[in-house]
Amino acid sequence: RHHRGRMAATTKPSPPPPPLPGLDRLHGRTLVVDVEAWILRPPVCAFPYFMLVAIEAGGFLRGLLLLLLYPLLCLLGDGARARAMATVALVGLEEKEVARVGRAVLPKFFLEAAAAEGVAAVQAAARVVAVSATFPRVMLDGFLREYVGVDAVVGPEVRSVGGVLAGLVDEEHAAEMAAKRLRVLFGAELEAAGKKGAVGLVGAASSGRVHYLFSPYYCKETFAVGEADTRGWRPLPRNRYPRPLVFHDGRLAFAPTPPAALAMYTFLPFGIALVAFRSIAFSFLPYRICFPVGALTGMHYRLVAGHVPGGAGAGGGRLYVCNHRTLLDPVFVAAALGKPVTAVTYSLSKVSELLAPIRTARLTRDREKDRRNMAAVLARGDLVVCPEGTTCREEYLLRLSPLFAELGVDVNPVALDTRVGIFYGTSTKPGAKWMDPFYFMMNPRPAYRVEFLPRAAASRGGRGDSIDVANRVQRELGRALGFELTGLTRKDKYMTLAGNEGVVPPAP
Ligand SMILES: O=P(O)(O)OC[C@H](O)CO
Repeated sequence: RHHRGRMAATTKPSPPPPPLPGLDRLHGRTLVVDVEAWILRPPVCAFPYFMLVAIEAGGFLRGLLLLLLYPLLCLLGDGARARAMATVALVGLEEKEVARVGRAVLPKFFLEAAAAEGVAAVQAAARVVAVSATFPRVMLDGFLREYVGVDAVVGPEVRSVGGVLAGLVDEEHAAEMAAKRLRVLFGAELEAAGKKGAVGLVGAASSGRVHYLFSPYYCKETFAVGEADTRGWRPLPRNRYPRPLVFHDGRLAFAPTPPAALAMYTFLPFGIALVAFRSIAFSFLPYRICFPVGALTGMHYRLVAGHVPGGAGAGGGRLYVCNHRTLLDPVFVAAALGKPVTAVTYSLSKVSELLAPIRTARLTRDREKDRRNMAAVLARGDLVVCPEGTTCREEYLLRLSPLFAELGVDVNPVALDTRVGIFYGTSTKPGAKWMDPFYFMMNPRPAYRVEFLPRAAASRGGRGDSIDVANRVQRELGRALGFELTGLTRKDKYMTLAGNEGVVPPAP
């Protein structure tokens, strides 16, 4: 049986069309689903994803090459164009770096392009094999398996020689490789499911060349959607992501479609001049001047100063505890206070340490030693601590390490929020961290919002009480920012994005 999509566009605006087929029909079934027709909202433009891999795994020059070749690639048919883009974007890169980009960078962009209807179908089925004709498996695997929950991904395969990607394998060979992998994953179950009737979800446009997994041998029922059927499909809302997107990595904060990528490359030289100017202004001008100067260059800075504490802390400086958005957090807190502060840091690059316009004190991750160091700094002046222990880009708060609550002084929570349009100013790659503040300042209109919250009492002593204080401060920050609280830590972030625990070797 072959069902034609029954979601033809209607002239009435609502209600949204029901998913196809009825979800109850998919319960307990094996699904073979076409990624470009069902999971991503058609029409799918493949260029931004190849561009992201080219830039994030290869660098800006490789991205530029892909962009310059794009007009020529447009002369090719869809399939040949995708293969050519994959070749330009991937060949010569380390396989494990491309896989990291697939896990840490691309899921955000694929999720933003996902169709609520297609993802609901995937979630309803018992077992799902996702098939892509466009994106190499190495690019899709992280997104589909970890964020959508499919069991296996089948797509163009890239040959790897000594860990370096050497080119796409031909389709026949890729099909053999896929069959072998599916056998390892499912044994004979997939074929058995086929006999009972796996369900195939394909695109009507792909009817000319359908992957063998959609053949009647595997799929006894096939549903095909065309453009008219999917016209009313909705983007997947963030609160319905099958797994929340708390962490992601990569420099680009926008989807680099051809015009957007062209705009970015045109802006780059101006961006570099902007960074130089802003860095000099922030390093040498007094706080009360550098912000107006920053504003003239497009920086947006908002201070909600309702609870800025006056005077000095009892017997020393004040303790400011903020959530962590970028490395520049303590600088913006210092600017808001209009006086110097010391920031405790961990995994700060040597370059950032050297250029920091405020004093920094390294954490060693030896609890007792760090507590003593922080107390010593606090005795001399104001101290800024970001107890999440790592930056978070999205609207979530990580668990606060309670060490700050053991210093015996009241806590001044500071809620920070940032916005960037082109570049993210954070990274998990050790070699890239020194560039973080520069990328933040390279945005044409970067924004910081600093809000001082009411003071919280110090811990009365004991580990249990300091954990209570840390949790209370996290709740206050979450309430002020509208961010969701989590129990996630630096280790969780680094395990997700970089495959390590985020521990840095002690500096000499
Ligand atoms: O580089 P991150 O995001 O792990 O953040 C590290 C902090 O800035 C430590 O001070």
